[in-house]
Amino acid sequence: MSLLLDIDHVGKTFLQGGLLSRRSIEAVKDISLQIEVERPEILSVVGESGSGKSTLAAMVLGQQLPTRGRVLFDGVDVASIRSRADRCAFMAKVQPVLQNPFEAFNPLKRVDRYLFATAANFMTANGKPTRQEIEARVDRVLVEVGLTLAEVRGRFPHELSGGQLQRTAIARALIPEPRLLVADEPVSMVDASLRMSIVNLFGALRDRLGLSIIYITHDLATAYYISDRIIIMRKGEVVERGDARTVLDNPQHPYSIALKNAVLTPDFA
Ligand SMILES: Nc1ncnc2c1ncn2[C@@H]1O[C@H](COP(=O)(O)OP(=O)(O)OP(=O)(O)O)[C@@H](O)[C@H]1O
Repeated sequence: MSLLLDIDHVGKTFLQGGLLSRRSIEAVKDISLQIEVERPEILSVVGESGSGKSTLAAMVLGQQLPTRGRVLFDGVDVASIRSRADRCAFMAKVQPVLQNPFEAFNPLKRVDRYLFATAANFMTANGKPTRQEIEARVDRVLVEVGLTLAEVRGRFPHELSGGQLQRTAIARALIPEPRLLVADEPVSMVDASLRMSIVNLFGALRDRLGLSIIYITHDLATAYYISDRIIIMRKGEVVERGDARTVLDNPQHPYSIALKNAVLTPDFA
């Protein structure tokens, strides 16, 4: 068994305040978690605000370094990646999907420019790509997310719906052919009626492209529907983990039970 991601006894402590009022916050405490190369999956991370979900995501993305333990991607300690070239290679393989797609794009810039620029940056394996090759790659990733280049070409962010813009952001993340997406609350800013379609897209990307996705959410309904595995976090710790349906159908930890009881959807009634 080879591991795509190996989160090995990871912890993160932040120091806050000035000299006289310094206090430390253990945002993440000793979490271990693995994703296998051979088994692409959607792993949901749920928990109340402040439970450490985003800090865990930031460590997987290499944006924060753990204060304890290690995050290994494809066997390499993310903290050891230093050179610009290694950093770019890592970022190609582990791509973030942000909460608010409107923050991912400058409102004054046409969205296709981002896609073309990203493709030009990453399609360098066989020398400088031609315009046609770039457009073909951009069209391919847009089709992968249910759009086409013709629909997106020349549009500014405000000329697309929130759902279309989030799909475009996901398409952009697919350009470097990543193996892991880290999606932090990716549907919370999307219209409720479109949430399921984005979540379904994650399932399709897992199945078609063999992508693994870490799906951070407050939304137990979509997590129940799409995840293979789930971890429930509270105060920096994993209080429950396992197969998503098993955990959510029959939660064992009092916090997981409370979390489920707080969701008034027919799925969980
Ligand atoms: N850069 C930072 N400096 C200091 N404290 C931080 C920093 N980032 C996060 N924290 C603290 O770490 C704890 C966990 O925060 P984190 O954002 O990871 O939680 P979360 O579960 O993602 O919350 P939310 O769902 O609201 O995004 C919180 O107490 C937060 O205030």
